[in-house]
Amino acid sequence: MTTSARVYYGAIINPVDLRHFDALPRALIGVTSDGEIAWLEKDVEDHQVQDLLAKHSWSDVELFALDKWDWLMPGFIDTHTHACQFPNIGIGQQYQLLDWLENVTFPTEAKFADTAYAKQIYPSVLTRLISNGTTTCCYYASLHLESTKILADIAHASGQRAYIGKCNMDRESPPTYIESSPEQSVADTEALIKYIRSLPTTLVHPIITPRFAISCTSLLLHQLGALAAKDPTVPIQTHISENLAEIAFTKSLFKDCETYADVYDSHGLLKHNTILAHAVHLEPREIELIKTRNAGISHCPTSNLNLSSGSVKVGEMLDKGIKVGLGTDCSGGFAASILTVVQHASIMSKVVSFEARGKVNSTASKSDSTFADKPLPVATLLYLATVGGARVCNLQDTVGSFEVGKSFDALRISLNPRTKNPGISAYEDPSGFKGADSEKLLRERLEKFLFCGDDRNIAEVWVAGRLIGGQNFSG
Ligand SMILES: Nc1nc2[nH]cnc2c(=O)[nH]1
Ligand SMILES: [Zn+2]
Repeated sequence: MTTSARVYYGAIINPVDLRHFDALPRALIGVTSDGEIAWLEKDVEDHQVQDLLAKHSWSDVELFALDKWDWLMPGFIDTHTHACQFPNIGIGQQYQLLDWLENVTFPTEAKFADTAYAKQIYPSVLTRLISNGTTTCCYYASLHLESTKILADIAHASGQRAYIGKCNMDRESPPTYIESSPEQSVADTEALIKYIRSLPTTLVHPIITPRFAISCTSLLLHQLGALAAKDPTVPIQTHISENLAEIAFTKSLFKDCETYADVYDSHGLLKHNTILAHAVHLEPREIELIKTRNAGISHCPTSNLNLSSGSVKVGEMLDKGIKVGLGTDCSGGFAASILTVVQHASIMSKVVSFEARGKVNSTASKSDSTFADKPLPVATLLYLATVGGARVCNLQDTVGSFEVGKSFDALRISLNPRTKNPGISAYEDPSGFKGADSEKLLRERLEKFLFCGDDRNIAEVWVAGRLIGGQNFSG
């Protein structure tokens, strides 16, 4: 769907790299009717606006001036969540992973055998994620083909950018929630790929989704690897090395593989377009292998804390140049918002740094240019939530930041006191972003939003230039 071309004038936050983001108090951004960013001008005074529109031959285009409390920023990218687990968010947090799957999660997912249940649940999943500012999302669905097609239909109708996979699981699962054979599992996966590709969209894509090594026979993993080799444009998502009992069980099932990462690699499933959720307890040789294969990590700290899985040494991965993004991992994580994940990623990095302080070989004081064993800076958190996620999804040329030629997948954030969140009286600067310290104010407001903001502050959500959600969305 196209809208008319638009120009936005006001403050913009734009991630640059792991250590920097631009805070531009007075930017002018032109978005084509196809939702592509056509041009971006910085430091534009009010009296220059019309001249710049003329320079771009855009004088007739509708101009939207942002409120002094507002800014635009790229939409959030959730690299890992389970649409079929939203009904059990917030339940069973006394468990660790394997018991939690058995007692809480598998029984919930089994209900999606009924397509009426999928039609009841999935629309609210999309609405909730979009209102939290998630413009791109990687979804696990249940193992059921028909219900997963419904999720794809709903994602398509919502306008969100999405990767959708049905789980592959043919062993170590309850009798009521297991696939009958590897052949059936692969046939349903191929049918889903075909179905999603038949939808009239460039935004919704299929993704091969072996649940995790434990729930897949070697034969099934080989067949999924062959499918990925036959059609290399289809990405892969799975879980890796989340919990110590899970790792021990995996090694007992795949005795020929030295490590968890070897299991996926030896079945042709560890590639540049593989998304690996968690990666909590990776061995150094697994980290090297993941780097060599250029697979991406979905860092899910809310889930890792909630299911007592452990702390992730994200800084080490970033130092090695591994692609890292953020994931809500609902319902292992109890929050559907990437903002909560940002907050927990920050806290977790501080815990990692406390622990490192006590160790002789700590890298904490070695160099300012490394991330290992240090709290993640705000710029890094912003990057992980946007560009980092885009890289994990291999969408870095399309989304994640505002650059000419990329898609306008964007949020309008508002800290207007009208939103009633957060208590920001100290920030009620009547000059908005026009005062002398406007860049500093904008940087402070971003930090305030990342740590205290929620969906009340997300006024508008666009994907490919189309307004699809936010507090001001009535559609
Ligand atoms: N967090 C999480 N880990 C898993 N490992 C296998 N399945 C799951 C799941 O549903 N959630
Ligand atoms: Zn998960």
